[in-house]
Amino acid sequence: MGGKIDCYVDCNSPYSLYAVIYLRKNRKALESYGVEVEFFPVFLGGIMQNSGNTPPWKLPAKAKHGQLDGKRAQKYFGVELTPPKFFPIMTLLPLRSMVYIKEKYPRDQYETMLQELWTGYWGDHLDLSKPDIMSKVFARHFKPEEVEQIMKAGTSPEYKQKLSKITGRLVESGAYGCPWFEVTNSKGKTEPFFGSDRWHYMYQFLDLPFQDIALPEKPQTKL
Ligand SMILES: N[C@@H](CCC(=O)N[C@@H](CS)C(=O)NCC(=O)O)C(=O)O
Repeated sequence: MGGKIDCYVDCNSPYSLYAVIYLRKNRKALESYGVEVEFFPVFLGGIMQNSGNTPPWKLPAKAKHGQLDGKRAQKYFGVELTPPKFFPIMTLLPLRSMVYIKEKYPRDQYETMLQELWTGYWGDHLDLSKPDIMSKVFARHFKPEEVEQIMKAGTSPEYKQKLSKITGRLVESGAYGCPWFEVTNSKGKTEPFFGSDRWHYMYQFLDLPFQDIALPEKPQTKL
C-alpha cells in the first residue's frame, strides 16, 4: 500500500470544494495506509480553454441537470452554496495568492484558507477577483503585513508564472475539468481521475480495503 492523491481545484468549481472537504475528512484514514494528500490551485478557465472543453453551465441541458445534481452533492457533502449573481469570476488573483500561501505557510493554514475561498465567494457572495475584497477575506486569517505580502505575490509575475505552469502541465496531461486528480499507487503508477464522485475508483487503483456503499435490506417486521 501507500501512494499519493494530488487534487487540483479552482474556487469557481463547487465540486472542487467537495473534493477538498472529502479528502481532508478522510486524510487520517488515507495516511494510515501511507497515502498522502496534496491540494493544488489550478486555473479552470485555462483548463477549459486549452483542452477545448466548455463550462457545463453553458450547455442548457447540463445547466438544468447541474441544478439538480448540485443540490444532491451539497446534501451529500453537508454544505449549502448558492451561486452569486456575478458567477463566474476571474479566479486568477485568489489562485495565484494561494500558490504563494501554499509555499509559505503550514499545510493546515493553507488548506483552511483554501476552503475559505468558497466560503467567501459562494457563502458570503464576495467577488474575490477584486483586490480590495480579496484582501479583506485574507485579513480574516492573516495579519495586515502578511495580507500585504500575499496580495503582492498574487499580482506578481512570479506567481502568475507558477499558476500558469501548474495549469499548463495539467492540460498537457489530459485534464478537462475540476476537481482533477493525479493518483499514484504503491507501484509508482499514476492515473488521472475527474470529479468528487470517483473515490471508489481511486481506492481500487490504490488497492485500499475500502467499504463500498452498503444498502442494508429493510428489516422485515412480523405482524
Ligand atoms: N461528476 C463530477 C462533476 C464535476 C464537475 O461538473 N466539474 C465542473 C466544474 S464545477 C467541470 O469542470 N466540468 C467539466 C466537464 O464536465 O466536462 C463531480 O461530482 O465532481
